[in-house]
Amino acid sequence: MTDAVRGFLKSIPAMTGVAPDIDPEAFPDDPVTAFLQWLRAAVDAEVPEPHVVNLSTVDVDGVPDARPLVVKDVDERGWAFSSTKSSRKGSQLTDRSAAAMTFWWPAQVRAVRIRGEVVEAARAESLQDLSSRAPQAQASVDSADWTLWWLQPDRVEFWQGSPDRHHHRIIYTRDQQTEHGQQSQSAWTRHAHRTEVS
Ligand SMILES: Cc1cc2nc3c(=O)[nH]c(=O)nc-3n(C[C@H](O)[C@H](O)[C@H](O)COP(=O)(O)O)c2cc1C
Repeated sequence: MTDAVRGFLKSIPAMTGVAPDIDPEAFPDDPVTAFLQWLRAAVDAEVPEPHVVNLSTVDVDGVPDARPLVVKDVDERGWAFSSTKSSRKGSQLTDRSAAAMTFWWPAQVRAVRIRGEVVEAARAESLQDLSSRAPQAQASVDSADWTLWWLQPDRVEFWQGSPDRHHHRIIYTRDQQTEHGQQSQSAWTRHAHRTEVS
């Protein structure tokens, strides 16, 4: 890298937003509720397109790939997104179901990071998603190819930047409980810490 490019990059401000005060102990017990609270706050703070996320996948050789897309639904099943199954992401997900999502909401110095396994939604749900697209967007795809997927989270991290650079990290990890060999309702463990100066 040249000095000029390094200097140019250094001249561009980062983390310029206004970080809201947070109480990590007051976070809800599950990450979906926490996410929906932060999403609502992002919309209220006029963060542009806060439902656009970077989706990372892995190809058959273990090489990562990533692209932005729109999140279509969020509930106790996880985070839903849609595309064509014949796309690169579609074939990567067929080969390797592991994926990650990263949101970045600059106005509030907030990021959310999610990882887990991706499962395909029921056909009816994919078709319902397709029918919600603009007519032109519907016409451009083969309905049999259009697919809704759910990213089922194992780990969700809420990152809140702080002006003193001791940033907050609130991390939810899923407890896998098994009873008599069967997976029961899973619960979440939450822990919070502040980073060293970074
Ligand atoms: C703001 C934004 C939203 C997007 N939303 C979607 C989407 O919901 N679904 C989709 O398939 N591609 C969406 N794209 C295009 C993807 O970024 C990507 O180019 C495309 O899906 C092909 O990715 P792939 O080759 O990895 O499969 C969006 C792009 C941008 C910039």
